[in-house]
Amino acid sequence: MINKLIEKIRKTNAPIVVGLDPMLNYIPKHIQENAFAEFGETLEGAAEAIWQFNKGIVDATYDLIPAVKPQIAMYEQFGIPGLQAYKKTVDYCKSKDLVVIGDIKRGDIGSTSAAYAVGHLGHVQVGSKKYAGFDEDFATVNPYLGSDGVKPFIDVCKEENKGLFILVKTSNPSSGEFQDRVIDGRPLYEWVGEKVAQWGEDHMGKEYSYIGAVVGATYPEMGKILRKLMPKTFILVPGYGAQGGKGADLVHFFNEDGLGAIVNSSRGIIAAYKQEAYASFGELNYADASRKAVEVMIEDISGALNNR
Ligand SMILES: O=C(O)c1cc(=O)[nH]c(=O)n1[C@@H]1O[C@H](COP(=O)(O)O)[C@@H](O)[C@H]1O
Repeated sequence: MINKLIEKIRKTNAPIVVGLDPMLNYIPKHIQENAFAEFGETLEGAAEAIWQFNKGIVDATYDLIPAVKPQIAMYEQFGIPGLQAYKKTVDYCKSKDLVVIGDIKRGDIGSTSAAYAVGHLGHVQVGSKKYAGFDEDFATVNPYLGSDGVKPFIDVCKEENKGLFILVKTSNPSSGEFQDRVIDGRPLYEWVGEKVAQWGEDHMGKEYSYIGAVVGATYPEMGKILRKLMPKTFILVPGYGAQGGKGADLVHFFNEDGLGAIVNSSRGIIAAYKQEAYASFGELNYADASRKAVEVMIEDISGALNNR
C-alpha cells in the first residue's frame, strides 16, 4: 500500500490527504433536510446526511488527490448507523481508487491490538470463512503501550500488504506534556520516532516503509529533526489549515526526493464553503468549494517545496 500511495502522490503531484471528518454542523442544510425527510431526526438520519455529504466531497475531489483519511470518532458518535456510514465511505473511496487511511488511533495489550488490527486491516475467521471488517488501507496507531501493543498491527500489515501511521509527535497544543519530556537526554518523541523507524525496517516497500509516523504540522522544528531520524518513514502530517499549519512550515517534513510526507487537512477542505475565501460558492455548491480548497492547498505545498 505504501507503494500505491507513493505512485498516486506522483501521479497527482499532490502530497495531500483530505480528512473526511464530518460534523453535522458542517453539513449544508439541504443535505440534512433531505436525510431527515427520509429517516427523521434520528441516528440513521444523521448517518445518511454524513454519507451524502462525504460522497459529494469525494466526487468533487477524487481526481486531484491520492488519499483520504476518515476519522472514525466523527462516525462513532452516531452509533451503529454512524459506523455504517464510515464503512460506506471507506468502500466508496476505494471504488474511486483512493488510498484510505482509517484514523482509528488504536493500541492496547497485544491480544486486543490483534483484534483491532484484524477488524480494520485484516480478515476475521468465522468458521471456515474469512471476512474483512472495515478494510482500510492504513490505520493510525497509538504506541503508548509499547512494542507488544504495536506488533500485532505490523503482523497483520505484513499479511495483508497494508500500512500504519504511528503517533510520534501530535499536533495538539498539549502534546508536549508527555511527548516532549526529556528521558536520558532526549525528548520522548525522538525515542518513539527511532522505534517507529526500527519497526519499519522489517516491512519495507520499494522506497519507504509500510510503517509510517504521525508528526503534527504545528511543530515544524521537531518535524525537521524527526525527518532525519526516520529517513525511510513516511510521515502523515495533520494540523494544516484549521490548526494553523501552512505550506512554508512543512518543507522539512519532506525528503530531498520530494517524497516522505503527506499532509492532511480536514475542516479546511470539507467545510471550505464556510470560510470567507470560498463563501461565494454558497452552501449548495459546498463540494465545489472543497475542490477549490484542495487546489489551493496543493499549490501552497508544491509552491513551498519548489522554493526551498
Ligand atoms: O492522527 C491524526 O490524523 C491526527 C494526529 C494529530 O497529531 N493531530 C490531528 O489533528 N490528527 C487528526 O487530523 C485531523 C485534523 O483535522 P483538521 O484540524 O480539521 O484539519 C483530525 O482527524 C485529527 O484527529
